[in-house]
Amino acid sequence: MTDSENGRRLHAVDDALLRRREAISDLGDALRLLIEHATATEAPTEELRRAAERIRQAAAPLGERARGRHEPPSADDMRAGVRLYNPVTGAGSAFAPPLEIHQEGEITVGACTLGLAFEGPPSYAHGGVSAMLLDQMLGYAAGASGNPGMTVRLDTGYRRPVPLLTPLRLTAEVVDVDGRRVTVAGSIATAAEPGEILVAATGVFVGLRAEQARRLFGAIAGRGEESRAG
Ligand SMILES: CCCCCCCCCCCC(=O)SCCNC(=O)CCNC(=O)[C@H](O)C(C)(C)COP(=O)(O)OP(=O)(O)OC[C@H]1O[C@@H](n2cnc3c(N)ncnc32)[C@H](O)[C@@H]1OP(=O)(O)O
Repeated sequence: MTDSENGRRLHAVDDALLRRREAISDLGDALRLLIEHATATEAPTEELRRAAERIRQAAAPLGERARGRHEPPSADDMRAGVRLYNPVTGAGSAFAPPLEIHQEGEITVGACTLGLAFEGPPSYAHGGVSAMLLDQMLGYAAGASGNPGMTVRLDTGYRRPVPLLTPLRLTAEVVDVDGRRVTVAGSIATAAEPGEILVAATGVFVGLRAEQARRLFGAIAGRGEESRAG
């Protein structure tokens, strides 16, 4: 194969991967819409039965070619941190808000709006959902600082309830690195009042030793994700 033929082939692979990722995000959007409507609906009972039947029919072909537990999604890129089905940030995940995270200098910043599907106390977020968002934020901050690890402790203080259907702002920052152990602090506030902390968390993350990474992730280690968690 000539260089230009090889180049065209690589481009075609990239295009196919890009199209697959777009399709996965599109399906994720549709599923999240479905979940939100299914949670909020007061449609007639017969409409619920018809919808359930149509949804089962739509799901069947997706299940025909499914991956197993140790097989990463073909559209993911573990090395680049592309995890399309991450339950917090994944564009393809039916129940990810999804939380969007980026780095601003030393600070990790996240944004999302929680729909009715995340309700705990009426009109507010479930406490476990807040902890899940913060675990992801703190884990991301640890990784972004060059110290990826797994959560060994997550202390969560709930100061005020987190409102649903309200843009949220989350932050996280590494406060201590001690060998394999990284301590990260973070919080949830509304985007409108970022100074008023609703939930605050401190997490401890531990970097894996090589043999631990092999033991836990050995089945996918060949795909280059030995030391990352999440
Ligand atoms: C851009 C990137 C995007 C990347 C974005 C990624 C985001 C991911 C966010 C989600 C992350 C997750 O949910 S991870 C999933 C939830 N977590 C887990 O399932 C972890 C389960 N735990 C384990 O498997 C294990 O604890 C290990 C393998 C992590 C560590 O085992 P170990 O190596 O035997 O640990 P051990 O020697 O006891 O402890 C190591 C050190 O940590 C300390 N340590 C241990 N436990 C604790 C604790 N609860 N609180 C404080 N400190 C502790 C010990 O004192 C010790 O310190 P010293 O004596 O050395 O000083």
